[in-house]
Amino acid sequence: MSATYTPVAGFSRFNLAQIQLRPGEEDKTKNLDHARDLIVQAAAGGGDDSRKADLIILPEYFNSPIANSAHKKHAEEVPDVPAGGKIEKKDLPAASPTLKMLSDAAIQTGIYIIGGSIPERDLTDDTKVYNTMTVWDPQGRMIGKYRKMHLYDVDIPGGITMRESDVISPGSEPTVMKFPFGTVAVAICFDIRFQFLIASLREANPDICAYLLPAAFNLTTGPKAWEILQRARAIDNQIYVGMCSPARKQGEEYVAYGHTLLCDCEGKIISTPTPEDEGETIVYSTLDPEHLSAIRKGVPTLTAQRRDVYNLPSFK
Ligand SMILES: NC(=O)CC(=O)C(=O)O
Repeated sequence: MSATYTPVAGFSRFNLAQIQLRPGEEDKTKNLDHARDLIVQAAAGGGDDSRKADLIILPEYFNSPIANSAHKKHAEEVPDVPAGGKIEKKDLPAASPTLKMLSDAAIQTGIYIIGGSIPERDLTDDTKVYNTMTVWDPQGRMIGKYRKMHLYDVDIPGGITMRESDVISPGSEPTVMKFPFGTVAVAICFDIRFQFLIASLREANPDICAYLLPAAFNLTTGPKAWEILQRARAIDNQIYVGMCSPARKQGEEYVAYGHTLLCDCEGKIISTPTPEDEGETIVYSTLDPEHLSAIRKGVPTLTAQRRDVYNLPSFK
């Protein structure tokens, strides 16, 4: 007997390319030229049916070093995108080379791009910098912006100590992107650890099919939590989940874990580099609406919830 599927609104099969790019260096022009080359390469192929990618994602802080000491120097102006609106290429700030590169690359490849994250300069308060994602359509228009909401302030005995908030200010706008092939929630790195963020987005937007995050875990937390967090968020919310890391490079101030992956809506890892492949690589996946609908139908956890007895504050 063939299964009947309740389609997830607006979700059609699409191919994702996650670029596990080498970490940014001080020479921003070099970083941007290299990222653009990899975007062009990623656009050319991938997915299990060899169609070209429909969506590309880059890692956290891809245009500069992942170091508190570097963020202010490399911060660029990033305009706000009006709700449901777009910023045309001609209206992008002239002094923001990363935005120009992403816009050009989107036009050149004809593909949607989640432009990792970059340090953003606050125009009204020059003491403030944000960790900011931009999103691009194939016409080179900026269609989305998200500022990392949860900052990475940790002191792990025997492991890493870091205070991202010494330099970065937090954002406060959860963000969902409506692409022609599906609705995708976006966030950055540490945000993955906060289930209420994605759960509340999913509650308000039942058509979310995926949760995608530029990220850069480290050698303390990566082995413990990188994979399990993505699989947990996928199972909890019945969505595809993927984080895109910089490649691992020893000797950096912050050594990224690598291991970019995508897992499906039942927590199964469907694409990842080989275990030894922590270097620069492109990870391709295909996201399948029939599979997602079948999982939601087979194990209907979201409709079976007992919100009437949990005594939780409302998400609304
Ligand atoms: N770097 C981060 O923002 C998060 C991280 O490394 C972790 O959660 O672990």
